[in-house]
Amino acid sequence: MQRCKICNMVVEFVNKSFPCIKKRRSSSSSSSDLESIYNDLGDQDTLKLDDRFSFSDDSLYNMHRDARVILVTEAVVSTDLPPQHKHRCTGKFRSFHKRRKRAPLHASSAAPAEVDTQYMGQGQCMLRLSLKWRFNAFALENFTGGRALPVLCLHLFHAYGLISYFNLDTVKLWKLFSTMEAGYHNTNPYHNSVHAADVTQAMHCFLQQAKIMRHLEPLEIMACLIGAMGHDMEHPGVSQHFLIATDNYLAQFYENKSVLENHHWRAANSCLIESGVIESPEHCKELQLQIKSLIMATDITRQDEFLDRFRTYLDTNSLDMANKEHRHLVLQIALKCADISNPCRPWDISKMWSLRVCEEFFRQGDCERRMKIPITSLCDRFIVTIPAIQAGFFKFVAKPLMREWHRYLQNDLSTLMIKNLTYNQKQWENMLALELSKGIKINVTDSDLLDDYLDSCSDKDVSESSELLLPIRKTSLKKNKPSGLKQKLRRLSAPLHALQDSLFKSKGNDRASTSPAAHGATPLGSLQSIHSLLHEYGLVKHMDAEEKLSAQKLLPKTSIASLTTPAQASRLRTVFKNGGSWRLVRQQSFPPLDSSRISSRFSRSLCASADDAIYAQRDKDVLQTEKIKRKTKIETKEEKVDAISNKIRESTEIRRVQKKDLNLPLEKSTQGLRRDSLPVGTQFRDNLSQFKLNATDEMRRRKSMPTVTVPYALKEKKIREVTAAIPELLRRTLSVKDNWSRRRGSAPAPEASSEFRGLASLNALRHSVNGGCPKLCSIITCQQWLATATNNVQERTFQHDTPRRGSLPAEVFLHTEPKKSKEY
Ligand SMILES: Nc1ncnc2c1ncn2[C@@H]1O[C@@H]2COP(=O)(O)O[C@H]2[C@H]1O
Ligand SMILES: [Zn+2]
Repeated sequence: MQRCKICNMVVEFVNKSFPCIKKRRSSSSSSSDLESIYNDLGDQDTLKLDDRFSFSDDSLYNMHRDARVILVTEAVVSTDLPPQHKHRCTGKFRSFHKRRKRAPLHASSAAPAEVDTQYMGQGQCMLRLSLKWRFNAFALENFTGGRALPVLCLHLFHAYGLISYFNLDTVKLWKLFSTMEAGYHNTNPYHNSVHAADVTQAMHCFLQQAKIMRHLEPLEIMACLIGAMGHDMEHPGVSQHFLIATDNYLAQFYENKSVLENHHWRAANSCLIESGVIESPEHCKELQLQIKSLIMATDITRQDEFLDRFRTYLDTNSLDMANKEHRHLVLQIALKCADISNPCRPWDISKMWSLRVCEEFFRQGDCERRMKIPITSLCDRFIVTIPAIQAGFFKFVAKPLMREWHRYLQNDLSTLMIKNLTYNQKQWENMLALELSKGIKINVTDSDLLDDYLDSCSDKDVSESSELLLPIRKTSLKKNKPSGLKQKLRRLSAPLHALQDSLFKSKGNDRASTSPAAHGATPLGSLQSIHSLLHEYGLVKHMDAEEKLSAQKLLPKTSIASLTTPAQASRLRTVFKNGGSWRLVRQQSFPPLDSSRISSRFSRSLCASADDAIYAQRDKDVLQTEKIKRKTKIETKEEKVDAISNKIRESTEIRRVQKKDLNLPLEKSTQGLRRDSLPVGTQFRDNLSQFKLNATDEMRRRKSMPTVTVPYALKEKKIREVTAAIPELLRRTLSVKDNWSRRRGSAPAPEASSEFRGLASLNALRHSVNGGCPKLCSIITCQQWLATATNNVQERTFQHDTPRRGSLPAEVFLHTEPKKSKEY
């Protein structure tokens, strides 16, 4: 395959400058090796492209042109520089990902990736593979130096012709992608920017299907790509259930409905507006609407609702792609499929995702345990096993959706997806069966993945598969280990984020200490945990199990929210919903509360809701004043900055006076404090303080204020009523569906609570459930599975006071299959 000019230049440059790199790389993969490997993959998963959007070398070349525009604009380097300046470029020719502000997700800074980040050949090669279903987002992340998401998106935007069609400014576009990428917490094992890249690529594959592509308008394509990119922005790494249980301000703000999705949409939308990439107001409005609707559809708890609608169209054969509404439903379903497409990827890639999502669940469980709140059943690493979670998720959530998607697409791609899904499901079920029959817990780690891989294809080139995502460490982890390839790969068995966090921590790096992951994690309840592995290698100090959780420790690494300066906030505040009284402001979504905060729910609620509620309750006068202020633009930047700092000073003064008047404790001066050490929301509130000069408003939003204002008291009460009713509602729903019969056996054990038995039916609990008969249990829908699986074990135990027995025969877990459905 022909290389474009830039690739040639880079290759030549690298070969000349770093012959050693070339040599080193030749043992693993050079660009052309990699290319040929992937070209040899066969057509089975090659997607049919519409001529309009066929991806050629030209498009790659053009993409480089776009990238070059960025480089030039950012004054990094220009290949068009006159010869006398060329020497400056030597060794400095950087691809745009060199400008990154964040570390790659899957590479430790202590042991940088083998792949030289100055070398774009492999990254380009990976981009070509973005057409293939066997796409590996981890590998792209690695090859692009941790910039998989923006690099992929720029590539796709260009390849679809969106840049020229909408006459988009490439620099603004890059800024948009970078900001969105920065909106993902890379401390999350699963909900990070690599997941966003993976979903975007899956969405791209779906869009490419002739059945869909030929009907799409450019705006819809753009909405799909941006929607996929931003669909999990600012994900806190915990579930909605957790946010509700901990009275998080987001849950209150969105009244416990699609809390995360609302937040993702809001974050994505604010990036879109802030970037100013879409200049036409009409396009912008339409795009926003579509993106919102797409992201909202990814709420997994609404899956059955969407599936029913889609199924009805399929059953009646009435889906008309010329109809905009029908088309939009198809795109919503497509994004939903892309979002949970990891079970349909090839086993080695799929398993990586499964491990990561489970690790994220378990970290939430760890957090709940430390906070002494009921542990969500799916998240308790000491009770539930990875194969159990996966078997349940594949069967009750992924398969029903993918089955309908296959019914709709009925082509090579959907056939391949179902084939992979069925295979992967079988793997997890086999592991689960083994666990149940042997009464052991199988430890599934990345090292198993590598072993599997090596056993199955020991003579293949290692560059072909998922270990590409694992940079080879330069630090020697342990002496006296077997040498050779297997040993080389086995060293990579610990997920890198864990290692990274730990390394950061051991170095006293503040960023690590702010990671929820690093502090929420406790050793796996398995034979060999990530932590014990690291421990074994002497890379981590033992983490004190009783280490106290604090909000500060739980703060994620600096996010876009905390980067927001007052000046940026003033730009953000111009975002209105329907031109009305709502404002979109990017803000911190994490951390969850620590136990001390839980005990003082009120103060948190007040503090949390105040920021948000103030928008809804902002009185018209204040809004009007602000509108006028915006109209009378401040002439120069300096004046603007001065004005803002004056306002901040004024408002601080007012706060002090008010507090004095009310005999409230005065705030400690935050001067000189690190930004991220401020209490949650402080920064955000400070950023906004400039808008709240009105004394009444100001009083409302003080975190230490008692609930004196009527609107808050009412809102508070309502929210608490709703929240209090949730467990009861769940219990009722579940008990209605409860069709279990009495337990077998002779011991007069009390009957297990219905929820408990529901959970047992998922094969989730081991050796501890009393009562229940497997025969009649069948969890059929995604919703039921989720409802059961996300219920709280402790809560139920307390409520029903059900003694647990450890002697239940294993077959209690083998529930009857729901009606056998057609396998693909
Ligand atoms: N392999 C998996 N196993 C269990 N849960 C999953 C898996 N893949 C996706 N999910 C869940 O499905 C959800 C889909 O939406 P999110 O990406 O927000 O979060 C995802 C996870 O909570
Ligand atoms: Zn997602």
